[in-house]
Amino acid sequence: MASAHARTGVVTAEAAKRAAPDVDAHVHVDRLHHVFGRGAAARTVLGSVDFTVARGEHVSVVGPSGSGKTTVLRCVAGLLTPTSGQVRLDGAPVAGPPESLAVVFQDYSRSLLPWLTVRSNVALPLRGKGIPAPHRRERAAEALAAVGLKDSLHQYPWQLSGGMQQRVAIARALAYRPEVLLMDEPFASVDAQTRSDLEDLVLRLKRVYAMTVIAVTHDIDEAVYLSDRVVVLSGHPAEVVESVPIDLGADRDQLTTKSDPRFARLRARVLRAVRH
Ligand SMILES: Nc1ncnc2c1ncn2[C@@H]1O[C@H](COP(=O)(O)OP(=O)(O)OP(=O)(O)O)[C@@H](O)[C@H]1O
Repeated sequence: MASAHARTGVVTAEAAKRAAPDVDAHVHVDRLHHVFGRGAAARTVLGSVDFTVARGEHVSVVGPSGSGKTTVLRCVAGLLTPTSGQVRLDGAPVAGPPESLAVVFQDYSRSLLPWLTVRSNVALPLRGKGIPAPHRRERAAEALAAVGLKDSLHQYPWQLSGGMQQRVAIARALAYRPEVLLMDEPFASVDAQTRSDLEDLVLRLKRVYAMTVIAVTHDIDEAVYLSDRVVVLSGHPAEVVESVPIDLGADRDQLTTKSDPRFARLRARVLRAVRH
């Protein structure tokens, strides 16, 4: 059957975009549609969520509570198969947890093993990569130094503060050397001061490790402060209502950046889109 634009001879910009995959995209979230449950209990959470993330870009996904942000992230991580649509990584469909991807979750206390030292916790996922033990220990120590925990290698997670435990979780992801780092509300369980320290840590690490980052957050200030772009999801069923480029440059700091009038304008724009 001929398509509408073939019949009319007119190719709309939208149709052209859909027909030609974004070759520059590192991650392509392509028309994700997801329904939880069946029959009378079926609930469409994702309508059609579409966005791309370039290599090395930091994109935050924001939206009303329950809009489906974590659901999108789980699809990107290969932990959930969408009802339709797909996620592509470097053009290849994601059909399970990709090796080049690591996730930092909000609940560090549940993701660290209390009976292993900090270094062993960080080194553990590297076993699956077939890296020999001495190299695993070396990589773990290096990642822990990068997050400011070089003196805590031999401690246990329960001997550390919440902020330090979350640094361990970040170090574990870094030691894995992922090409794509996913973060789901990674700083939601820590106090405000620790949160801003961790935000600055992520900014520093972004420069050193040059990863592609997709982060889900409720905190619009944090999304604007950390990101190159903020993707705003609507409420049910979720769609992308706006994709806001954050042109604040690479050098950012809590005081100067957050008091910059451009920061206030971007924050207001994202907030308006969330409340839309
Ligand atoms: N496994 C599941 N089975 C059924 N419904 C689910 C499941 N996981 C999530 N949901 C529902 O899907 C909707 C979106 O959930 P999701 O956690 O993706 O939203 P969110 O935007 O991340 O939420 P929040 O901002 O509150 O963290 C919610 O209504 C939730 O109850």
